[in-house]
Amino acid sequence: QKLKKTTLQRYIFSLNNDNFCLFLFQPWCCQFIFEFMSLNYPLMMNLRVVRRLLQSNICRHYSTNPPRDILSLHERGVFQSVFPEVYTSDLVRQLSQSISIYCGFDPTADSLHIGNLLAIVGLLHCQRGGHQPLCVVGGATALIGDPSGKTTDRQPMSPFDIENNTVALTNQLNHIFANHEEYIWKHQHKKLKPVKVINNAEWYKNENVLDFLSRVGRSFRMSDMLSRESVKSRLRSDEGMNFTEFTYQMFQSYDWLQLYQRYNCLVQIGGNDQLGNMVSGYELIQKCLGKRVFGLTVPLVTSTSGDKLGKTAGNAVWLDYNKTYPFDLYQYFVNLKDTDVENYLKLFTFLSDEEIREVMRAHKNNEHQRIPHRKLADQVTLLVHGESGLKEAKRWTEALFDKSGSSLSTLSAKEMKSLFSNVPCTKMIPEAGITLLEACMRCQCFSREVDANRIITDGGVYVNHGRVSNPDTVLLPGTHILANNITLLRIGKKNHYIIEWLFPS
Ligand SMILES: Nc1ncnc2c1ncn2[C@@H]1O[C@H](COP(=O)(O)OP(=O)(O)OP(=O)(O)O)[C@@H](O)[C@H]1O
Ligand SMILES: N[C@@H](Cc1ccc(O)cc1)C(=O)O
Repeated sequence: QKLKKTTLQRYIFSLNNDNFCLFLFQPWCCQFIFEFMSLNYPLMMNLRVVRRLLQSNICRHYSTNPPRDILSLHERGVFQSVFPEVYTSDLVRQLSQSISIYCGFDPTADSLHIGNLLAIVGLLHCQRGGHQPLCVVGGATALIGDPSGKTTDRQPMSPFDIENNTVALTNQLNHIFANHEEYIWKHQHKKLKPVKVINNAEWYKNENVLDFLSRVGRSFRMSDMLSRESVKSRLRSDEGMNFTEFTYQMFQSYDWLQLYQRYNCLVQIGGNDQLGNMVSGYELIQKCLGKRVFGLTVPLVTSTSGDKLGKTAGNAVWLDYNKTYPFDLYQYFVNLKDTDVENYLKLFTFLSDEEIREVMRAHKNNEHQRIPHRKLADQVTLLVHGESGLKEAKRWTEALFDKSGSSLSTLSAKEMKSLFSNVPCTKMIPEAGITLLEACMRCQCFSREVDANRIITDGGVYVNHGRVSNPDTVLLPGTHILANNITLLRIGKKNHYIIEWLFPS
């Protein structure tokens, strides 16, 4: 009744078992309905109809016609809190149009890690919802050092390192957004708003310190700054806090002010540890422009021991190819505890709730196949390293676990050495008639020949995953020496050795 009749198409659907009629509206009307739904208005549908609608064509149509209600991702656990919470309905209203949303990353290392990835996924959800994603790489703020979550002063970084790290992070962020668009979003015809990666040094490089303090510093009250948890906890500690880090919140706040003025950026996303900095930014923008902005936090990803996954804790799983190979990233997720996998699927992938329920059901019937774990590993590896990275991760996985050993020869010698990067590698000139026993002794798999003889005979030695129990077996190209000129020896369950055969070229 609230909609103009002229906007209705001529179809009327009556749904089974419900005393409701559902009209197929023009796309903009669908948007209208969804806005109502996100505001929790009952509108003219009961929940069963809404649920059906969500699975129907209308919803599919709507999902390609953003803006979408990204706050519903709270139920999935992607967003943990909204600041200021009392104005959530204002935020809902703002999100019904396309707005700019940002997240910042300080280049304090030459790579992002999977803790950061959750904030990036949050931003990608916003992009999918039709909003403009902005990534700030903190070329300036890395010089100051964010005290949030740190118990001691940060080591100052050289401008040279920050510059290099800024380039690396910028490339990584662009790649992840490109991978998402190409490999994950691909089927949904709508073009996404391209991400903008901005270095915050841009607005500080010509700034004069006296001018900055006189213009911006006055808007910060000492009592507010001292009330931030990042400051309070440090002031309580023996170590205390240096003045430079104390001012960090001022710089992050000023970034937001700049982004507000340049891009009308109304929302900042960050890990839960960023809430204090977001509150400072909110207050600065209120004071300077009289406008209301919003902070959205993602939960902190922790290790099994409960520490925040990241650089500081030294337990980072990196997104850079050379720091954590796609294979290792893939394996990290494949080996996740059963109790974590459903939650991680919700946090790190864009699979629908129904798809997640489906893989979890499949897992119940067939636990050792690790179906949800592999689905999760696939999706994250695809996002971070694209299709080629995922293919490589799967090839390496097969090479490692395929008992026939044939997959090992699909790897190049370089890949083989990377896969077994902590494994001793011995280079050998091939000699006609060299036996398994001799090869084992040259690789120093055993210190005494009698032990080697006994363990091989007892079946404890494997060549390219296959058991060989005769010490006098002659190692032959094609059979024991792979096409990549490598032989993989395994003693017992875990001890690997690589032989790289140096054939004359
Ligand atoms: N484990 C994590 N879980 C969720 N978000 C995280 C995690 N680690 C970092 N983030 C978020 O990623 C964004 C960028 O963080 P940043 O680049 O400073 O990484 P960091 O690992 O927190 O660094 P550091 O360990 O040096 O403090 C922030 O919003 C931060 O809250
Ligand atoms: N302070 C954030 C990074 C950041 C940098 C600049 C910003 O404007 C926003 C966020 C962190 O250390 O995690």
